[in-house]
Amino acid sequence: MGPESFVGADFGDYYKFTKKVLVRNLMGTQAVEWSQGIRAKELERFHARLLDKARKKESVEIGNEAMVLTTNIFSKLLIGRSYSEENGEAEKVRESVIKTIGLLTKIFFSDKIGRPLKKLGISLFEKEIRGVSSGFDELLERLLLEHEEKHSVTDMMDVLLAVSRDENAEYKITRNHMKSLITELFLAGTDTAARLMKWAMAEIISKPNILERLRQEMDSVVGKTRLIQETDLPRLPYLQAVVKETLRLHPPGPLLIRMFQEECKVGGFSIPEKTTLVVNAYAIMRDPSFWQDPDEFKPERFLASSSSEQEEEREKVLKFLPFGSGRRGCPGENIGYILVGMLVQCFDWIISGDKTVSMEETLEGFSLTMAHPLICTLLPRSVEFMKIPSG
Ligand code: HEM
Repeated sequence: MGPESFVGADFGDYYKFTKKVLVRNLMGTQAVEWSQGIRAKELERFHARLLDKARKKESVEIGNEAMVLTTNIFSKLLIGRSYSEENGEAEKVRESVIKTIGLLTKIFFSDKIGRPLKKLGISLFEKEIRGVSSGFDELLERLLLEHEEKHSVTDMMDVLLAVSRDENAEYKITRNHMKSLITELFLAGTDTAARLMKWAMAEIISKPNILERLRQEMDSVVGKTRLIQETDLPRLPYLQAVVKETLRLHPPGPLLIRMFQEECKVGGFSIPEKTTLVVNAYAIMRDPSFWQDPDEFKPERFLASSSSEQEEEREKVLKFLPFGSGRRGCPGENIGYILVGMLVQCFDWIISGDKTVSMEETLEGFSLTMAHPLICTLLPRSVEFMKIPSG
């Protein structure tokens, strides 16, 4: 099998099957305790890391720190490694993932001009694809070999190997499928959640009344002697509303992409088979005909809408689309609350430099990101938190 076959390849039905495997094993009810435990442990380690930086009065860039946390969580879940451990193996995966994101974006945007050139025997990114995928392939191959020698199932790679050996599995997954899924999950989970954390903190830091209300909710529900846990979330509606409002205004994935398998009619327009449709979720979530004061950060709008489940469902389908929708919708939508919650609960964030937070945004490929770094110093809020071990 050639490494060129797993970056940007078309796996057809494999996606439907792996999503099932994924939802069942990474986010399904059986796996909730396991994955919650990993997230809780990584959150503690991350808190200890920030505490150390606070003690040393080091300034931090929130986006970079957020990426360390999400990479650690996903490295542990997917390949059983932490960022800082094992000769920086997880960090190598992350670097390869970032290169892959850039490459996939290029491949998508060049599809239209690339196709005619291909007919003439010119492939725009073939060399680049081979370069990125062979380096990454080597690393993933090594990880797969190591996992094959294990006798216990402790991470997602173990689960995929078990499925690949299962004679009765609905779909036969290959080594390349496994590599592709691990890559996709790194792409899907780390960068998006880190971007969300950065945007949320930018909004919260620059709006003291929102920070105050969040703290009141957090202090009364969680208290000051332990870290926030995922089981606290149902009792933290304002935190949920703040995160949702952040996602409405700053969706990390502002464009949703669908390919029509067959010809069909949408809103009176006839769409030919094989058409690629790009839905501008960003514009929908700022559309004044759906949202009052669409450009303002008003978390309360999500408190009012929770009155009926039916209404919430309608809202999701029609106008709140940070996680897409339907069969290809995001299966990891709950991750943001706990991560933002911890940052708010544990530290005061002092902006460096000119003391103002710039909300200027820029598009990096398909991702919406803050145009400027968000650099702060941290002040721990409660001495009780100092007792949490660094593990
Ligand atoms: C705040 C964080 C996140 C945001 C904003 C986000 C956003 C999105 C969006 C917009 C899509 C495309 C959906 C569509 O086309 O309808 C997507 C797909 C996906 N996301 Fe997320 N995501 C986040 C976190 C995660 C996490 C933590 C995971 C992993 C556990 C994950 C796994 C996936 C996967 C596997 C897909 C592809 C689903 C498919 O094609 O069937 N995402 N995400």
